[in-house]
Amino acid sequence: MASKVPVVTFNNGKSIPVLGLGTWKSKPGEVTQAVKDAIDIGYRHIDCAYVYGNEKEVGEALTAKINEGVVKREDLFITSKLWNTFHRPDLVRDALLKTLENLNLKYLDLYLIHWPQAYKEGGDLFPEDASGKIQFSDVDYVDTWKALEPLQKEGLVKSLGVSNFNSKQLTRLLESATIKPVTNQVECHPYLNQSRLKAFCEERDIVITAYSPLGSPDRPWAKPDEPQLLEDPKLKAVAERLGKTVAQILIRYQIDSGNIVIPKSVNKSRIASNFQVLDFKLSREDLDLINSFDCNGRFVPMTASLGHKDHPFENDEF
Ligand SMILES: NC(=O)C1=CN([C@@H]2O[C@H](COP(=O)(O)OP(=O)(O)OC[C@H]3O[C@@H](n4cnc5c(N)ncnc54)[C@H](OP(=O)(O)O)[C@@H]3O)[C@@H](O)[C@H]2O)C=CC1
Ligand SMILES: CC(=O)C(C)=O
Repeated sequence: MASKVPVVTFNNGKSIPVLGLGTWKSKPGEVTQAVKDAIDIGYRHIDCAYVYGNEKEVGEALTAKINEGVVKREDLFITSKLWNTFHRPDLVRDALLKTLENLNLKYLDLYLIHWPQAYKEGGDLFPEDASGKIQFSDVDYVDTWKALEPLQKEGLVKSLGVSNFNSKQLTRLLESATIKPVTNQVECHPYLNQSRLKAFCEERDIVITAYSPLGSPDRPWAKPDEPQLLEDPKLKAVAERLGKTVAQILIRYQIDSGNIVIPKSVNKSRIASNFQVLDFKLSREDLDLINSFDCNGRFVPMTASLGHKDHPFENDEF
């Protein structure tokens, strides 16, 4: 019998399992099995996005496990994200409907604006000009949010949130939102612990969801000489002392910091070992030690959007 994952309660009273499965880079041919394995192991929270190009295959796994009677829809927590080319208000509803169709679901538990910056609408997901530069759109994320709010009222999503928003962007959004975002999903791990953004969000009752919690070693732009979080000798020492893997320490670090965490794996034994984090806690001393490894080290800098007026990491401190 799988252990039950603790939940965090959002500012709207709904709850989310603190540990979920990431699906970025999970190939369509692998992700169905990975999600089925994860559900068998006890995961109930799956993090998806339209831009990952594998929602249909994630949906096949969800449908199979619901049809087998392993889980009910209401026991699952499914997140997806609105891509940058669909920010224009008239495109938002159809983008959500497409994601629901892909996942074979009637509603999402959580829908996020994936990035604050909008891209040119209507064509490629990464629309490039002749020189290979991404073509931007100036749609304001506040207008995108206003188009999302009625979709929650319609019952197509249970909660709304954002991803990759900095503190200034959240402030602007909160000034006109009638529905408050429940989470800000951002990169978070010991090299980028997001302490200031986290404090800012906490004050506003917005929970952080930590993406790339293992340092995203399979990110497409990784270079061999870049630091590898999973190989960090200081983290290895903590893991050895506590009789855990480095990945388990990194996942528990997020949970004990009060964050939601969504490690990705397509490997059954790693999906299982990443779930074996519910029977221990890190001490205050170990959390402080791991927090001291922060070096503003970002693995997902979104360089393709540099120069965009709404690039979240370019002009503002946090
Ligand atoms: N909102 C956003 O903009 C973003 C959201 N995300 C979300 O966050 C999720 C997680 O982040 P992601 O960038 O994928 O990276 P992670 O930090 O989760 O790392 C994933 C990598 O770690 C490997 N791995 C998994 N478990 C272990 C383990 N126990 N030991 C050793 N290696 C392991 C995986 O390989 P293998 O699969 O072979 O096990 C894969 O190569 C994404 O999949 C996505 O859902 C991520 C980036 C941006
Ligand atoms: C992985 C992801 O969500 C990106 C790069 O937007």
